[in-house]
Amino acid sequence: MQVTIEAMGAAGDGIATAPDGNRLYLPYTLPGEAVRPDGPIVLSPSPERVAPPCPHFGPCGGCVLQHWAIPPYADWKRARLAEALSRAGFPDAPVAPTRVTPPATRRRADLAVRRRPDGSVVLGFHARGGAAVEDLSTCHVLDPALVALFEPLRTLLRGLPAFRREGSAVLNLLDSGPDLLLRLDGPPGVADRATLAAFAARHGLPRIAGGPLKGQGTETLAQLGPVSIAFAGASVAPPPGAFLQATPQGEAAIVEAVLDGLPKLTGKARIVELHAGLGTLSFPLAAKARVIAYEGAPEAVAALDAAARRGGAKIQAVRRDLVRQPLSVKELEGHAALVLDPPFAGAAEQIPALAKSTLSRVIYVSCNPVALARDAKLLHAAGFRVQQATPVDQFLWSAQLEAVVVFARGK
Ligand SMILES: C[S@@+](CC[C@H](N)C(=O)[O-])C[C@H]1O[C@@H](n2cnc3c(N)ncnc32)[C@H](O)[C@@H]1O
Repeated sequence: MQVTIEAMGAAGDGIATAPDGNRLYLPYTLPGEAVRPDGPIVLSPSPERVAPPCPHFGPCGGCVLQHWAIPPYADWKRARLAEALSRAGFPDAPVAPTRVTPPATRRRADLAVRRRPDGSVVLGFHARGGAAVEDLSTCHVLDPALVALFEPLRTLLRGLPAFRREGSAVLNLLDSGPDLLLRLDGPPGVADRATLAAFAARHGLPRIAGGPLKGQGTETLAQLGPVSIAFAGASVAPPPGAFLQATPQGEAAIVEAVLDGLPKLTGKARIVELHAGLGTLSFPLAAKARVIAYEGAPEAVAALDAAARRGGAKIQAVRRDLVRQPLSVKELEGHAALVLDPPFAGAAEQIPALAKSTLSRVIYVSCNPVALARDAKLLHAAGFRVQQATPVDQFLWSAQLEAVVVFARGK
């Protein structure tokens, strides 16, 4: 049987129609290619096909689209944002070209680690759709400073009693150096701590934290110096494993699109920000207006609050679970703009009050086009238009799509 790839699906697979009418989703194929679905085997390669740069492409689930040239790949991401907004009622939304992140810049990695029966260690990303872990020798998306830790981490874990069979190593590349959070299946003892302190000293890690493989909570296991990352010049001390925008370039593109989306602000203007995290957006926003920043994770709020106080930034950081207790219409009133950057699930609980309020500017930072389309539909019904939409490709060669969408209503 031979089929032709008609389009790319949301997970990055080529879509074709089988002779019996069934839809086929075929990985590692491209639009226009004639394909034998078993395999799949590409019979006529697309002119857009390129040689994947990474030897792990295929078995590693981290990337699914390394075989596609960047310009059509970036256009596909842009078209997906346009489609999501069209589904929400904005068929003519102005969608900017995709801001693509360069290779070797990702500063955050959640690596799976496994111990083989012979004691050696597998470290890498999960295989696509499976529990297996691809043992990585290199990675073309991660910052080289993190890739350089792969082999030392394997050696470390091999001799670490707290690591029995499985765990994860969360690496955040901060301004102060790599920050490591080990989630392991055994309790760390005195010997583990001494080993970790020596590792931190040898490889320039100011801090190593630990936590249970399943469940919350972390504890510092070795600390050799302060940890810090700067947002708009403000130095924040992130908790272990904290959320960071995936790349500095992605962060810069998001910040730029958010600031560009602000209305003209008067001297007394106030901005309300939801899902503020460590303050990636709060600090740049605070250079423009007074900011009230809501965030659910207590450690993030504490880090944001401490940095704002230290630097005298005009930010009031408030801990709040915005799913259980979304802001009321009354709380939303009186702000020149609302900026929200929800997790993958979107902001379904918050949108009704937002729609009912008199807010005239909503800047939505999204990491999930499906949730964005659902939330944007309610904003459309409430009289908002899309002033600008910017796709941001922070997860190079993946099917993920981030975006900043500026909604406005009134004059
Ligand atoms: C995509 S991150 C954005 C963080 C920040 N804006 C940034 O750019 O770094 C989403 C944030 O939403 C927070 N969050 C998740 N669920 C939440 C909830 N129910 N209530 C409040 N905040 C929540 C997370 O802790 C995280 O900081």
